[in-house]
Amino acid sequence: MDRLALSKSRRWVIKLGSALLTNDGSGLNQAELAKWVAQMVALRNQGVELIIVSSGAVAEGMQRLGWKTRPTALHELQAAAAVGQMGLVQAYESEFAKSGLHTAQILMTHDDLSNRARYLNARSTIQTLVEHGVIPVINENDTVVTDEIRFGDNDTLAALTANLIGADVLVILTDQQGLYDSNPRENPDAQLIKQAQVSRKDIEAMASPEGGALGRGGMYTKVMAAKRAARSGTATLIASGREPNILPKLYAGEDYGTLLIPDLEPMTARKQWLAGHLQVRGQLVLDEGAAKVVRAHGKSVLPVGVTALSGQFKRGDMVVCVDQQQLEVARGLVNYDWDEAQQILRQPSTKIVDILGYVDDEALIHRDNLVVL
Ligand SMILES: Nc1ncnc2c1ncn2[C@@H]1O[C@H](COP(=O)(O)OP(=O)(O)O)[C@@H](O)[C@H]1O
Ligand SMILES: N[C@@H](CCC(=O)OP(=O)(O)O)C(=O)O
Repeated sequence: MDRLALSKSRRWVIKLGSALLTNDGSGLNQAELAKWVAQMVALRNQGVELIIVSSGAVAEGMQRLGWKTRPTALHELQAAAAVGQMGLVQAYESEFAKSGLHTAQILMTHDDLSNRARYLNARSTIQTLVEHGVIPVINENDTVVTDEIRFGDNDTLAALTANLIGADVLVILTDQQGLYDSNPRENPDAQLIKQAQVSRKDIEAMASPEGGALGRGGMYTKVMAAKRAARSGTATLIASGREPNILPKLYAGEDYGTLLIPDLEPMTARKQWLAGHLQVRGQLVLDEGAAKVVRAHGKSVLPVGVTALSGQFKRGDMVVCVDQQQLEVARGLVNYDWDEAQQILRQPSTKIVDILGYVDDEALIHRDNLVVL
């Protein structure tokens, strides 16, 4: 990935931090937010699929509640987040509505993304929203988690989201031009790193965990997020949201911010990530036709091509697909529990709804969640 390739990328996760959205604490800056939304609409008009990860709930909640300093008690932080989240989603919804676009609120925790079934649920919801032209606006579910709010880690959530939906690019907009070789708040001579391979060891040491008054995690969590995003082949751009028209500039390949380049191509990275990620919980036996198209073209595994199964797997578990000779063809994340899968074996996908009373996906394993050997 180089800067010129950015204008060919299709799926972007854009993360906006508290420091930026709230001008270091003075409540949501709606006028600025309107500008980022306008930029995002411009990207969308060029065919980019957008997923927003937005912080700012605590800061906006503090403003609404008239609190001058960030509380230290967790329940107060959580209360502020709950109040502020209303303002946050209202702001995005009303700004995108000016361009005739809908937004959707998604509140997630890191746990949701390590739980296999919830991972698939989150993934298919976000995919469906994107297919319908809706812009998902994701934040942490601060009511039910405490670690994230304490350590302030929407950078990690953004990276997990990039992994989840296989984003080409993760843009982290913050209040600095990008990653400097030391914290520019402390060192006026700090130099901007324009581009680096994400695996470079020294970039972690450059990034300090000290953020601004409201941002949490500083640059360190951003660099770690870039490393995490790279596992699914996603490139990360860390750039200043204060730079006018920054998103279209980045899309055009202009030289702003820091580009952190993944070491692997997206497909290879994603497959490695899937393969190395999970324990195998069961087996699907494919008929000859299914084994052939899965092997040759990496097609989804449909129930009609599966003759038998074993293992008491659950939706979201990793299962192995073998051919009639018991040779492994592929492995992937299964969309149905084993007892449901048992009922739909050999059946056309159109019958799933009659047999199970609902349909989750027409495939037992979607090709995006499949690693062919
Ligand atoms: N090497 C570095 N380069 C740039 N910024 C750094 C660096 N190390 C620490 N920082 C700090 O990280 C801050 C951005 O992180 P943070 O305040 O958490 O923002 P956000 O709310 O956008 O996540 C910057 O304002 C800066 O003070
Ligand atoms: N989820 C919370 C806190 C997240 C947070 O502070 O993250 P960040 O600004 O990205 O460092 C919020 O919306 O205020």
